[in-house]
Amino acid sequence: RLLSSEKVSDKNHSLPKPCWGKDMRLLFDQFMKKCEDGSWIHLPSYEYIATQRSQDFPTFIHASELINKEKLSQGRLFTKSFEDGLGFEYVMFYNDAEKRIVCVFQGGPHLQGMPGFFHGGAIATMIDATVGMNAIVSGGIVMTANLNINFKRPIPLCSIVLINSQLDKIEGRKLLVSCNVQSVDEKILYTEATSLFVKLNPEKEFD
Ligand SMILES: CCCCCC/C=C\CCCCCCCC(=O)SCCNC(=O)CCNC(=O)[C@H](O)C(C)(C)COP(=O)(O)OP(=O)(O)OC[C@H]1O[C@@H](n2cnc3c(N)ncnc32)[C@H](O)[C@@H]1OP(=O)(O)O
Repeated sequence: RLLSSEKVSDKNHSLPKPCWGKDMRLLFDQFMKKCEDGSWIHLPSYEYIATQRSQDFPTFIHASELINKEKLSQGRLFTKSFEDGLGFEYVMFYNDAEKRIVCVFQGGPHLQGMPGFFHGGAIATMIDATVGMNAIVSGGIVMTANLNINFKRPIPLCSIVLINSQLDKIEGRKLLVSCNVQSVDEKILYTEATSLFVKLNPEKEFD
């Protein structure tokens, strides 16, 4: 259902923009070529999550009632809350047969942690977004229950990296997804992560 992707805002951020670097554009073109035979799917991404989708789950309706309606209407996907080129620029491609997602990520200068390098929280965010999307396309509405990250090398600010995520196992409501973050030439392994996502139980409400 998600792959057919109802349009939720006017701007699809997964299409080339002037702020994308040469490697980002090159990788986009390479993956778009792989999409031609249907083995890979280019995933769109929008600033706003379709609130109608939350009607599917009583859990979400209950949670929404806890938040001021006006504030809720201002809700925006965290990774899409920066001006073009300053924060998270990314595009994801999904391979259904292999149950994996490759995310091409270009982080901007506002994601700095240690001078000259990405903030660990920004890396964690992109990992969560990628493994999360892998879990969503496989399991529907899920939440991150656990995310384990090994930061092996610092990632230079403004670099373009590949986030390779793989669905490893589904056990009932639990989905285990792993991933690594590599340089574009695949010579440097920056980060490795494992995660657990749990499909929301429609019978349960948040308290
Ligand atoms: C409306 C949707 C539209 C979608 C559009 C998508 C667009 C963009 C998406 C981008 C992707 C973003 C991804 C980001 C996702 C997040 O960041 S989510 C935010 C952070 N996470 C949370 O806040 C979750 C908080 N936790 C919970 O709400 C609950 O704990 C839970 C829902 C995760 C699980 O609760 P519950 O349903 O009650 O299940 P349980 O009975 O507790 O557990 C079920 C089984 O899982 C095992 N388990 C649970 N947690 C853990 C853990 N931390 N570690 C290990 N195992 C865990 C638990 O033992 C149970 O196992 P068994 O069944 O007993 O084997």
